[in-house]
Amino acid sequence: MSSSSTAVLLEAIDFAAEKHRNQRRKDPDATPYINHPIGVARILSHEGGITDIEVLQAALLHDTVEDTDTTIDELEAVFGPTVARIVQEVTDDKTLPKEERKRLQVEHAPHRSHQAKLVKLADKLYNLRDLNRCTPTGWTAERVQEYFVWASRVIKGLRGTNAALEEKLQQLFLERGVQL
Ligand SMILES: Nc1nc2c(ncn2[C@@H]2O[C@H](COP(=O)(O)OP(=O)(O)O)[C@@H](OP(=O)(O)OP(=O)(O)O)[C@H]2O)c(=O)[nH]1
Ligand SMILES: [Mn+2]
Repeated sequence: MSSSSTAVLLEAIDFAAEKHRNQRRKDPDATPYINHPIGVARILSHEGGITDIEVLQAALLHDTVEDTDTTIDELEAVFGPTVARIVQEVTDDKTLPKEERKRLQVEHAPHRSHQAKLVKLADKLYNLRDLNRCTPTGWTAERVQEYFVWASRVIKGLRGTNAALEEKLQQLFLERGVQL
């Protein structure tokens, strides 16, 4: 890795850590939220074989706009138009009702760019593994299973993006009895 790649990755990690600094995951241990974007970027690198620095930066930043006060313009100013565009593509419109947001993810998945599809695959893989690790506070077993079913519908629209990540997702769905 060139020293400039190292620098831009550290910039994204630091930016995301600052933005998510007061957020926690929904698991019983209230894990720091930043563990999730770091884990998503690691999945892309170590399991997906992805070396595209802009995809890895976007993975680190992928929940900053949806879940913090960060704007796309701010990301564009610091990380450039490509990273900002990828994050935009994976950001849900939080002004919409939850059911509508979930429906739109399924509908839009096939039309996303290759780079955004990669981030989506890794995001879902991380979250499904997290659900297998422990149940978020207040979630029933039914809600967990429903998340798997909904995620499988999103993933269906991302087919042909990265074989390694898709095989790992397929295995998780198989274990849950969910047909992809
Ligand atoms: N499995 C799991 N998820 C947790 C945990 N803590 C926070 N989350 C986040 O919750 C989201 C999934 O929960 P939902 O109830 O379906 O969505 P919501 O955040 O819109 O309410 C994911 O957001 P996301 O990354 O934006 O992805 P997605 O909403 O596109 O699936 C995930 O990152 C946890 O402990 N376990
Ligand atoms: Mn996420």
